[in-house]
Amino acid sequence: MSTILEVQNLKKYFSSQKAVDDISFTISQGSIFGLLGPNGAGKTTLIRMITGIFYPDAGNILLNGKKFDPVNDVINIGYMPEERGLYKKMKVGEQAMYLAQLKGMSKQDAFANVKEWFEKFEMQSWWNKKVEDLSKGMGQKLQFVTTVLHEPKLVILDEPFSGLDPVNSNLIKDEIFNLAKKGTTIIFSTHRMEQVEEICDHIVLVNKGQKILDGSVKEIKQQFKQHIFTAEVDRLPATLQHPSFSIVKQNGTDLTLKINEGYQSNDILLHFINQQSMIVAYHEILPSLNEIFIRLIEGTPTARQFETVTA
Ligand SMILES: Nc1ncnc2c1ncn2[C@@H]1O[C@H](COP(=O)(O)OP(=O)(O)OP(=O)(O)O)[C@@H](O)[C@H]1O
Repeated sequence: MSTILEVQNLKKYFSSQKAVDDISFTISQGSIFGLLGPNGAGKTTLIRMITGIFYPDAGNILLNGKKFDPVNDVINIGYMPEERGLYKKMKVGEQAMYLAQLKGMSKQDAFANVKEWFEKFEMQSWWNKKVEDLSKGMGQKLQFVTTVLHEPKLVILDEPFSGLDPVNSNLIKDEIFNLAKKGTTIIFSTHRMEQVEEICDHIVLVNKGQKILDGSVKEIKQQFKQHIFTAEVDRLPATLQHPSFSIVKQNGTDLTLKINEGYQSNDILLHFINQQSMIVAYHEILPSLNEIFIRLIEGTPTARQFETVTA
């Protein structure tokens, strides 16, 4: 896969606050890339540099291998900020038409695309409503549509699901997958780790302005796995003592086991089989991104904030 965006040693300081402190990463074309981190980590500042709103203090941004040009390249980018970026007094239809044309579409193409998206999202009846009369979730849907209307190659979504109910979250999620399938690259920024697990191919985790993880969700989970398995058996073996494992938790015939050093998962299975215990289910438990994040920053106030969220 070719690289669409390359961020090299980016820095942005606000007086002594190191909002982004020497961050580098690359994003493949057509991928769904997760930019993750707690509140204040530096995600918005990074995005503002990628969208040309802030100039970096140091470092480079390459779009399709060329130095990012904030004036001309902005047409290739669709940015949905976390805060509402719409004109409150304008009518919904007018607003969508205006923004599509501002991003270089002809009136005719803009109308065709607005119509298609409004039908897809069941928004036709909103055309003459004022933006200020929309609910938070309706505004969020409109904002998503106006971000993707002009068919940008790179779509940047900052907390796109905030304020959406499960049905509308799924609607947007499906469209994110559809856009990626058609070759659009998506940057998805959030502090909600669980949302990323099912959506993103690749993630970068930032904390206090620095990158602390970079890789595919699968690779990262493998890297941090703790060799924990769950086993469900029809009958417990005569002895649960075996050098290959330790019991982490037991609830009747449902067991959580940790493989001991020097052993493999099959050694546990063999013990159960030798003891005439029928195995009903057996699978590995991989850590969630939230757990990995907490492990990486253990003991800090940020870790405690995330422990509360997961509790
Ligand atoms: N314009 C600014 N002036 C001064 N400090 C700023 C400015 N913008 C951001 N910061 C600081 O830079 C740090 C990173 O902020 P940023 O908004 O990038 O975080 P974030 O990861 O997007 O957080 P959140 O999830 O809360 O939106 C914070 O400490 C913030 O206070």
